[in-house]
Amino acid sequence: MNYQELSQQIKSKSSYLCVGLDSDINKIPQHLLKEEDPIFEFNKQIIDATIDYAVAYKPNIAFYESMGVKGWESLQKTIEYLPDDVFTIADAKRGDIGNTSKMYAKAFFEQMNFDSITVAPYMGSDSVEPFLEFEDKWVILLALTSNAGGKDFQFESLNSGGLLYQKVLEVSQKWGTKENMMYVVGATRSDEFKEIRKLVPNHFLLVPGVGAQGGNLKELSQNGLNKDGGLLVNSSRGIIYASNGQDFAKTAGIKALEIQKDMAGYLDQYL
Ligand SMILES: O=C(O)c1cc(=O)[nH]c(=O)n1[C@@H]1O[C@H](COP(=O)(O)O)[C@@H](O)[C@H]1O
Repeated sequence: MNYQELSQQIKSKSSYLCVGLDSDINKIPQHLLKEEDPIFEFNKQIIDATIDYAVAYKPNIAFYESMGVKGWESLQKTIEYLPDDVFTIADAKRGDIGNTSKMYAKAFFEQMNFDSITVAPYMGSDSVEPFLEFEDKWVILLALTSNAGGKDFQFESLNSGGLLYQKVLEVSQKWGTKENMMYVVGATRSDEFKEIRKLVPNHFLLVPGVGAQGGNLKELSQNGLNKDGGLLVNSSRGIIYASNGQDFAKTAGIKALEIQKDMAGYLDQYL
């Protein structure tokens, strides 16, 4: 999916919600365990219940890798099940020497046909560029993460001026464009959104950390939205585990609708 299509989806669904498929065999409802592929069945029902309110889906690859071959099969079926008009994110946080990054890119863009992949910036330009060589595919580069330990390095003041995460934003803009690169900015960092929008006014931001991590949707929307939308806000546990009974999918749908309604209001105000 390209930039214009994504922006159009946000406008037509009045939503910039990304549903995180962090699907954990130990957390999904018990009654699904009798299914041949419980994780796929769980994802399928979550997708069906939330598809009208979400523009993106983000399976976190760790949850699938942790189950070995069976997990990869559930992931493959999930990506094939998702319709073309939603944006798909492989949350894999990859990045290695160029020769190896190219193989990660093939895995997620060719074998699995994801629209995008999360990538760590730490190894620099030649570790990221192989992902940018695929048409209509995106890199989502970690800029300022939501976790407490994000402060260990990302807020470091540099002798050359500014903070380390700001340098990541500045330098990496030379590697890609707003058409093929987004940035991860944690929802728990809403104080920084104004500063970030000065550095990257036009790039999409993937914003995880509302729901279970307590990020403030209103604040980050006020400071993060731009004329094309410019945000994908992810919630995983807050939606997919809102109930673990027979009604889990319906309850996930209700949670997603609640968030989408708030988003529709912010889009009206700020677009
Ligand atoms: O890249 C990410 O998506 C990510 C970056 C970050 O800074 N913080 C963060 O929570 N994430 C991911 O976003 C999801 C958040 O899940 P919940 O806290 O359950 O909504 C998880 O899959 C995390 O791995």
